[in-house]
Parts: sequence; structure tokens; C-alpha cells
Amino acid sequence: MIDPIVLGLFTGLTYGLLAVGLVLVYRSSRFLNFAHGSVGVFGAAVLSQLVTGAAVPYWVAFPLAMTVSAGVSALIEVAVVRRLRGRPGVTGMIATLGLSQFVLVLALLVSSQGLNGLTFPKPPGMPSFTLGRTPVGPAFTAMALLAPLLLGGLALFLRRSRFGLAVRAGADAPDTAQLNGIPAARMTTLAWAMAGAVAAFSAILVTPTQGAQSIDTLGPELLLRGLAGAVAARMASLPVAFAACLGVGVGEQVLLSMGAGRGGVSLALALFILVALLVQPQLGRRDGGQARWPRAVPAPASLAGRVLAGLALLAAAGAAYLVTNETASALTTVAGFAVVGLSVLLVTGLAGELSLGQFAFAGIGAAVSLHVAGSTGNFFTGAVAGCAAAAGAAVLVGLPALRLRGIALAATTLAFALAAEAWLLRLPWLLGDGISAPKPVWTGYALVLAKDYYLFALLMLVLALWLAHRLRAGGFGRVVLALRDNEDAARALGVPAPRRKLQLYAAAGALAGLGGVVIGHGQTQVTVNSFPAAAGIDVVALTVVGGLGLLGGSILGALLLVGLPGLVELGIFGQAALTLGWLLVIVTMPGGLGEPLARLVGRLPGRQRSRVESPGGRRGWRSRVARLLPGGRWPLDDDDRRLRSKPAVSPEVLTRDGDLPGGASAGGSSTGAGGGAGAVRAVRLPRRAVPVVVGAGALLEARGVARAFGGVRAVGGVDLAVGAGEVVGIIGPNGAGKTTLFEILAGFTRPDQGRVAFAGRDVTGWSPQRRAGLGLVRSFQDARLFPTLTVRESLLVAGERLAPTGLLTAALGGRGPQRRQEALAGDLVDLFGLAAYAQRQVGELSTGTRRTVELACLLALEPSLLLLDEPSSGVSQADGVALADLLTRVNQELGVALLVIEHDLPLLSRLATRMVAMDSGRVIADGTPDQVRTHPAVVAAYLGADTAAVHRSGAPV
Ligand SMILES: Nc1ncnc2c1ncn2[C@@H]1O[C@H](COP(=O)(O)OP(=O)(O)OP(=O)(O)O)[C@@H](O)[C@H]1O
Repeated sequence: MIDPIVLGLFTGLTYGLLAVGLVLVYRSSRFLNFAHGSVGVFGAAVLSQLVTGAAVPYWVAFPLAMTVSAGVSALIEVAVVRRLRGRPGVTGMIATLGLSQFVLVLALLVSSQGLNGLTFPKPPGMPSFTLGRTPVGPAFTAMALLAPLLLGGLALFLRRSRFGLAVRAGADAPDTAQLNGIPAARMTTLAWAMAGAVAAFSAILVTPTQGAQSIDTLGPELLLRGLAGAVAARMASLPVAFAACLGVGVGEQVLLSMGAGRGGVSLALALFILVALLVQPQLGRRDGGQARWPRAVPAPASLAGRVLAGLALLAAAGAAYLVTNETASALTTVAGFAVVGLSVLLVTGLAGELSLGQFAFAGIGAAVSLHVAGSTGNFFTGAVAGCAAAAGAAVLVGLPALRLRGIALAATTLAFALAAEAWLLRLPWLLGDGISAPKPVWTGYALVLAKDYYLFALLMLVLALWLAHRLRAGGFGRVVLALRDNEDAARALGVPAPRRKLQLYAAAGALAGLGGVVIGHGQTQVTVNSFPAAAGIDVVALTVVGGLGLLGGSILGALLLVGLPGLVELGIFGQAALTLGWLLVIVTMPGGLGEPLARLVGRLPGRQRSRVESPGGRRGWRSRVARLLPGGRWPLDDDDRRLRSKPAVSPEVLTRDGDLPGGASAGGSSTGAGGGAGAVRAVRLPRRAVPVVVGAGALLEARGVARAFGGVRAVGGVDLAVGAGEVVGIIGPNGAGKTTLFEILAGFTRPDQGRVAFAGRDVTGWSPQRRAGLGLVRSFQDARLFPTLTVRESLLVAGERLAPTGLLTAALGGRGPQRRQEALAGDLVDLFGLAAYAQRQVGELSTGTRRTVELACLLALEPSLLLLDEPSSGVSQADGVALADLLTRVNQELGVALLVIEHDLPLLSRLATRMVAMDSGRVIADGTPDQVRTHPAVVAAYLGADTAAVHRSGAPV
């Protein structure tokens, strides 16, 4: 046992360096650099060529190769990564996947025989000896001697040198570093260069120890080992990453010595990464949270687009009778990849997550389908079982991504893809050493000919397109988009986030499985080589190249990336050119190749007009608008006034004082809480989830709630009660713990101590969406909502609580929930005077309008209590006054209780009947606004610190 441990420590040193490089890059660019392993392999290829081809002495070639890798890595940062700043982290990761392939092809060009561990140059002058019964070669001793030296040098450089400090500062806080005169961009390049050099060091010393191994897998496999250590170190601590990799190295050698083989090691690594991710759910939370996504689902296809799509389908079917069987086989593979690509379209294009395991799911689908079809003799039973198995696997692999964001799904699916290739698919009950594929039988006719089978593949592609369209275009797709844009806001609106995400993974897995069925049954003998891990990367690439926002994108991408090399002998240069080409598409065309094509088609005549809610169509609503909103509509700030200069609503729809054209009268205004009951009935808002009985005790009650973050006690034992229909204000200086208290009340943060009860039920352990279902609904300080959704779509998402769109309803095209949501959204658009904005993306709106949209969304949930976090923030003073009036009316006419955090004291005084002041996580005063404002502790803690707030909305009332 001692031998593998020592050997493991040797290899672990090298993996540790790789992990250090990954962490460095992650800290400076906030995403996983999938090209990291390949850049190292490229350095190894350079060394191999220098030493064996140009007879350069090994120890001269070694630093040269490291320098070349450093240069390649720096070039990647400058030429690609920097250009992608501001785009979602997934885009950066996809670009580095492309780079990884490209750099590997370049490495093959440099060292044409590939990087065979058996012939790769070994470091001369290094002793070799036998440890127990294990021979320890010169590469191992070089690792043991040189890796600590390199690590020590790196640590000294980062900690002590001016450059090192600047690199760390630039990586941890680029904006602050820039303000302090540190050229953050240059420091990022330096971090990438150092990572590249370290990767080369690792690859040069690891390759001779790996035996014969294909260059295709060396990059990702090396990366996986480094990734395991990096993830264990929360992608943050260099020493922890290094130490964890020592453990990875030892574990690997121990498993190998026990005969686990490559498969066992891959499985163990995948499990290790999974557990490491699950125990640190905070990892990746900051990644690209504010990044701007392109709009994922385009406007409905024009008539010309539909005609063209029909003609393309006819041409594709007609091709079956014109091409050779060989070409038909290649086209079948294109169709199979396109179907798997549609699953990427759902996971990445719609949900914004990167999954590298879709092809492994395809492999599982194929294997199960082949077995079941073989044993039952029924192809369709096999296909259904294959899709179900792939869906199940996708759900299992996707489970950790429910708790995590950012890099989680990318890391677990990469690990899964490699483990599937090396272990899972090789199990005898899946593909084993290979199984023969029964051909489908269609009404007694076996599809043996490649041309016939191609037609069947085309049919499956059409089925997959139809399903993907259904899932994207309806309520289900909208909810997934909302989760992608802003998961917290979606949960606050009652969206069951985990269920919807798992359903999406299952649907995408089933589609991938269908692709696997198409590919699998099309071959005579199916082995693991039909479903390699690298294809998982190819299928992401082809979907992005074709266009993540377009259904036809995956077909276009599959034709280029799979069809072209399948039909034309490209050679290694051609392959390199093709990879470079798709890389350029990813970097320069965010919408993929399909986007300009779609735009072109969109310009053709016969464009279908998107459905716009007709505003003011129902007279009854006109009166309700006027009743709730004084002056007929929400006051607008300057941005919106400009937009309003071309109103979509005819001006007579909304008039002052509720006087309506045609003599309809809005009736009298509300007369406070007592008269409010009648008004509530008049304003036909949705039925309330919790019957509110005024005076029946506290609606919300928090007892002794406390929460600390590390050493900071954000909330330290707060008692708070809000009665039904009551309006309570919370004030306090910055950092007093107000938002954290809200997070606890709404279920976004678990309290360390204390209980929260709502409507007579203990909700302490409830999720935000469950609380929202009960009527406890919160708003957010930034009112960001869903930037790529339109106002109308956001309201439809808010309608999900009343009329949820399940996966099956969406897939079968059920319109019931959609109709109910549309009725509710239409009412709210009218009620809040949002008709002019209904089709505009929320991200384009000013803060004031976004707050109005947010309030409309919140009211769609039939709340009993609204938790409003600084509703006047970002709103002009005049609009702030109107906001207070509107909130008062929401309270009085709808009976909704309000708990409002607000820095604008006069505004709050106008609104609240009771006020609570907080400081340092505790309640320091509770009473009427006057009592609290004049309380000595409040004056000392709050007003003294921020007197400007007193006068913001004029004199206190
Ligand atoms: N997720 C977190 N991790 C670490 N510290 C946190 C976290 N959330 C809040 N804090 C800390 O807890 C304290 C209270 O923060 P909180 O945001 O609740 O205050 P606040 O009263 O809402 O302030 P503001 O008025 O500026 O929004 C602060 O010191 C803050 O830095």
C-alpha cells in the first residue's frame, strides 16, 4: 500500500499545480477554463517536438515549452476571454471548450504522432528506482523535486512581489484594483499566462506516466484531476487546492493498485467532485449573476419562415432518394446529433446552464433502447425505455445543480461524461464490449437500408423539434427563462424552482436519449466509441454555432460540425480550420450563424404579427384602473415619458378621476379600511389565498430570529409581529440587518435561531415559493425582475401560482393555464397602465416602471402580506409620493398588510401606522412613526447618521 501512496503523492503534486492554475484563472475571470488541460498538452507537444525533432536538450526545451504555453494562455485571455466580458459565464466556458479542441488539434500538428506516454521524452538526469515492487521513473522523481520548487516560487511571487499582489488584487476585486491604479486587465492576462506555464509543467511530467493515451482524452482527463482539487478548495484557496490534489493523486494510485482501472478512477473522481460541490452550495453564486443574456425565444416565425422550413424538410426527405447509402448514413448521424443538440438548446439556451453530459445521456438511451428492443422485439418499446432511462440519468446528474449555480452543472456533467465513457457505458448491461443493433420495423418493413433508416431519423428529428418548440414557446419555457434571469425573483413569485429545473433536465435528457436511439439503431455494432466524452463537447459547440436561440440552430450546427467532416475528408488542417471557424463564430456572433439567417427570413413578406394584448378592451377594467390609480396611471419618469410620446393606449382610455368616455363612471374613491372591503370586491383582483380577518391576531410573527454570517451578527434575536391589514415600516442605518430579516421572513435565508409563523402556521422551514403560496410575498431592493422577459411575460410568470404550467401540459400543448394567465396579465396590464410597455423587455425599463411591474406581479399572487424592500429606491421624489399613495390604496382597498423597509422617512411616515427601528441586528424602537422618529436611540443610531433622508420627500407628515 505504501508504494501507491508515494506514487500518488508524486502525481498529486502535478495535479496540484494544474489546480492552482485553474483557481488562478477562475479568480480572475469567474469561469472554468476548459482549455487549461489542453494548453498544458500543447506545451508537452512543443517539448516533444523540440527534444525529438530538433534535438534541443531536454532542460532547455522544458522552460521554452512552459513559456510557449504561457504565451498561448495569455493570448487566449486577450483574444477571446476579454472580448466575452459582460456576457454570461457559460459563454466563456463554451469558448474555452472550443479553444480546448483547437489547441489539441494544434498540439497534434506540432507533434504529429500524438502524445504517446510510452515514447514521450523523459527528464534526463533524474534517478529512477524501484519502490517496493513499483518502478519509479525519472518523470516521477522530477515531479517530486521540481513541483514543490515551482509551487514555492509561485507562492512567493504571489505573496511577496508587487506584481503578485497586483495579480491577487486584480483577481479578487478588479474594479477596486482599477480604481487604485492597478491595471486589472493586464494582471488578468498575467494570471492566465502563469496558469498556462504551470499547465505545461504538469502535462510534460504527467504524460510519460500515463502509458498510451489518446490526445483527445488527455486534455479533459488532466483537467478533471485539477478540477477535483480546485472544487474542493472552493475555487478560492491555492494551498487547499494543492493539498486536495495530493489526495486525488494518492486516491488514484491506490485505486489503480487495487485493479479499479481507468473507469474506477473516473467514477471516483466524478463522485468526489459531486460531493465537494454539494457541501459548499455557495460556490459559484457570484458567477455572472448580473450578466446580460440575449433574448432566448425569438418572435413567432413569419409565414415565409414556415414555408422555407417546410421546403427544407421536403428537400431533406427527397435527398433520401438521391444520395448513396453512405451519404444517407452520414446524414443520419447529423440528424442524431441535431436531436441531442436540441437538448442542449433547452439546458443551455433556455436554462442558461452548461451541460457536457448530453452525449453520455444519449449513450445511455441508445444502450437501454438496444437491449429492450432486442429482448422485446419491439423497437418502439425500446425507444421509449431508452428515452426514460436517459431522462432519469439526467435528473440524477442534475440534482446537485439545484443547490448550486454557475460552474456546478458544467463541472458535474464533465465528470459524468468522462466517467460514462470510461466506466458506466462499458458495464455489460449497457454497451459492454459492444452490442448489435436491431433495426426498427415499420408496419412489417424492417428499415435495414441506410436510406430508409435516414427517413426514420428525419421523422424523429421532426418529432424532437416539435417537442422542443412546445417546451420553449409556452408557459414552461417562460418559467425556465425567468429562473435563468433571476431565480430569487421567480421563487418569490411562487415558482417551484427545483421541480421545474428537474423537469427541464428530464425533458432534455429524454431528447438526448432520443438522439442516442437514432444514432444507436443506425449502426450495426454499437460500442462506447459511438458515444465518446468528447462528443459531449462537440454537441454543445454545434448548438452554439448554429444559434442557441433558434430551433433550427442545432440542425445548422450539426450539418457544419458533423456533416462536413463526415461527408468530406478534411485532414488535420481542415479539422483545425473548422475548429477555428466555429470558435470565431462563438466569439463574434452571440446569436450563432442562424441569427443573421433568421433575420433575413424575418424580412421576407408574410411576417406574422406577434400577439399584443389589446389595451382597454374591457370597459369594466377602465373604471378599475381609474379607481386604483389616481390620475388614471402611474406617474412616469423621463425615460418612460419619452416612450409614452407614442402611446399604444389611446389617450381616452385613462382619464382623470375615473371619468370614462361613453359616460361610464368609476364610482367613488375608497374610504379607508372600513369602506375598503367593498372596494376590494369591486377591484376584481384574484381571490385571496388566506382569508384575512382584521383584528384576529398577528398575521406574521417572528420570535427570536437570529442569523450570523461568519463573525457578523446580521440579525440578533428579533421579535416582530404584523397584524392583518396593518402597515409597518422598518427603518435603520445601512447594515442594521433589515434586508437579512426580510430574507428570513420570506424564506430565502434560514435563521440560526428563532421561529417564523404566518397565518397561524409555523413556516420557519418553508421555501420562499411555499410561503408565497400562502400569501407572504416579498419584493427586492433592485426590482431587477426578469431582464429578458417582456412585461407581459413577467406577469404571465406571476400568474403561474394560480395556473401552473406543468411539463406534460406544455409538451402536449395544453392551453388552459396559458389562457388563465393571459386573462390575469391582461387585467394587470390595464390596471397598472402598462399597456405601452407590455411587449418591452423588463431590462430596458427605468427603475420606476420596473417597480410598477414588480408590484403588479406581486399583486397577481393574491398576497395577504407584502414585504417591500426599499420600494422608493431609484424612484424620483414625485413618483415616491405617488408610490406611497398607491401602496396606501393597495392596503386600504385590497386589505393587504405591508411591511416596508424604507430609508425615506417622510414617505414611510405617510404610509405606515407603526414603525420599527433596527440597529446592529436588533430592534431598538417600536411604536407610532412619531414615537420612533423621536426615540433617543433612533436619533443616535439612524437620524444622526443620515439627516438627508428626513427631507427627501419633504416634511414628515
Ligand atoms: N450573505 C451575507 N454574507 C455575509 N454577510 C452578510 C450577508 N448578508 C448580509 N451580511 C452582513 O450582515 C449585515 C446586515 O446586512 P443587511 O443587508 O441585512 O443590512 P441592511 O440593514 O439591509 O442594510 P442596507 O440598508 O444597506 O440594505 C451587514 O454587515 C452585511 O454585511
